[in-house]
Amino acid sequence: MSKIDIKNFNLYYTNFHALKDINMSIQEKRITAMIGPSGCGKSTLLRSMNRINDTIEGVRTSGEINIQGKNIYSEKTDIDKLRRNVGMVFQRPNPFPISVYENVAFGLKVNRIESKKSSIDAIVEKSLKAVLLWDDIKDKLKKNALSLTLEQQQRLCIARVIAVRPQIILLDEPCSSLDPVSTQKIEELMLALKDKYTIVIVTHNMQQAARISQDTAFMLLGELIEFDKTEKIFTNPSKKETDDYVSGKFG
Ligand SMILES: Nc1ncnc2c1ncn2[C@@H]1O[C@H](COP(=O)(O)OP(=O)(O)OP(=O)(O)O)[C@@H](O)[C@H]1O
Repeated sequence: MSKIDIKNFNLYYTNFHALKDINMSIQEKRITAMIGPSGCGKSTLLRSMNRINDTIEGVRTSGEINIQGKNIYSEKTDIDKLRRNVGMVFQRPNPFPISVYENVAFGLKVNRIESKKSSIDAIVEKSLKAVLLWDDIKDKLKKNALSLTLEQQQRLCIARVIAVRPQIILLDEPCSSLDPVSTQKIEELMLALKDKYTIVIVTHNMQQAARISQDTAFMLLGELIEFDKTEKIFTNPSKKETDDYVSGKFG
């Protein structure tokens, strides 16, 4: 089933046309990878899916991004609610410089989702278990999150997103600051989360897209060139530009 329907979507940074008439349907409970050379608009499109781009001066959009049938660019959209439902994880782990526990509890308190200590405790535990961090840090919940390893910090950032019960998780190059062993572990985590969440990931790493995603979008110069099953994109793409990119002729 389609979870995110993008229709004739355009985005301008002042006069620069960064996304050109994008149309795509992202499927539920699958991992969709967005690939393409630097500057092609991958992050811009990802960030459009929870309207984080709104915070940048000079950004204008046209067209629609529908999530569960509702256009998130409609004036009626409750932005806080949208960002809870469509969580985001960034390139560099960015936990708050407070305790591990408070990082996960933060969104619950700020959004007044839970106020009872026992309920918050239960969600913190469940979220840390979901990212396979609980066993390692259950005795360190009061430690400052910045004392964790980078991989643990990135897991914590994913737990922080999960705690507020999103349906969609956007990841922008989530492994780019991690070593290969940590990268593999985070990839395994993404695969484990796919059964519950719709995941969209921007990656520079084509092997990563091939390993973990079921669908892949190839972008070039602000356009969506091809969007199909990952296997098709990497073995038998329809467009020459895709073939040239995945076979390493440019990029
Ligand atoms: N805040 C901004 N203001 C003006 N132009 C921007 C801004 N952010 C991005 N751009 C431009 O929009 C285009 C798309 O950028 P974007 O970061 O989405 O590409 P990308 O494919 O994610 O690239 P990378 O892989 O290098 O992160 C680029 O030409 C970039 O220079």
